[in-house]
Amino acid sequence: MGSGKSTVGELIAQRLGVSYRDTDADIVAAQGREISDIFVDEGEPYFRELEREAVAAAVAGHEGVLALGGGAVLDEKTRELLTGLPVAYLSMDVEEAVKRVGLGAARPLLAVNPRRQWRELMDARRPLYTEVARVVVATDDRTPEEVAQAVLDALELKNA
Ligand SMILES: Nc1ncnc2c1ncn2[C@@H]1O[C@H](COP(=O)(O)OP(=O)(O)OP(=O)(O)O)[C@@H](O)[C@H]1O
Ligand SMILES: O=C(O)C1=C[C@@H](O)[C@@H](O)[C@H](O)C1
Ligand SMILES: [Mg+2]
Repeated sequence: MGSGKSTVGELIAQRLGVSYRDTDADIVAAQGREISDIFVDEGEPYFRELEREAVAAAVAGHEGVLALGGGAVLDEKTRELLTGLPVAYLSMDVEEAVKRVGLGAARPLLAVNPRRQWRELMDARRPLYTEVARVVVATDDRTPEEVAQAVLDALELKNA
């Protein structure tokens, strides 16, 4: 959540000379409303179902860099789908998260007591991120360009 998937994903796609896609953006485009509105109007399980379908469609139909939503790995089928793919987990600590996104109310899962919520979410999710990831890249105190290069290095991919 705010670790730089979109920013870094676009940089990596540019460097590799491939296209970039983001399942959050796919869902917003298909639904014609913001993710926070989908959470409020329909609830999280409904959003997760949309997300599972969006990830499956993108994994099947896109060959470039794909950014997933921060909670996509909660779905077991999604985790299976990611097995064997060059997945990078961009990590950051809570202080970096505060600096980056302010943990504001636009993030529906962090609306109340955001620091604690963030820590609890990450404690629950970290094992899932590391399970699906081929590489883990810490983003704290690194520029997006440095993170992009670290991902390329870790995955042993070369600039175009
Ligand atoms: N390495 C970095 N250093 C400093 N700021 C960064 C870095 N990477 C991203 N940011 C900033 O942090 C914010 C969140 O980045 P971004 O939207 O790319 O994250 P995300 O992981 O795609 O978030 P989301 O979970 O909402 O999809 C943006 O304002 C972005 O400019
Ligand atoms: O971490 C999460 O659960 C989320 C992250 C965002 O990418 C969005 O997919 C949505 O706000 C939920
Ligand atoms: Mg994003």
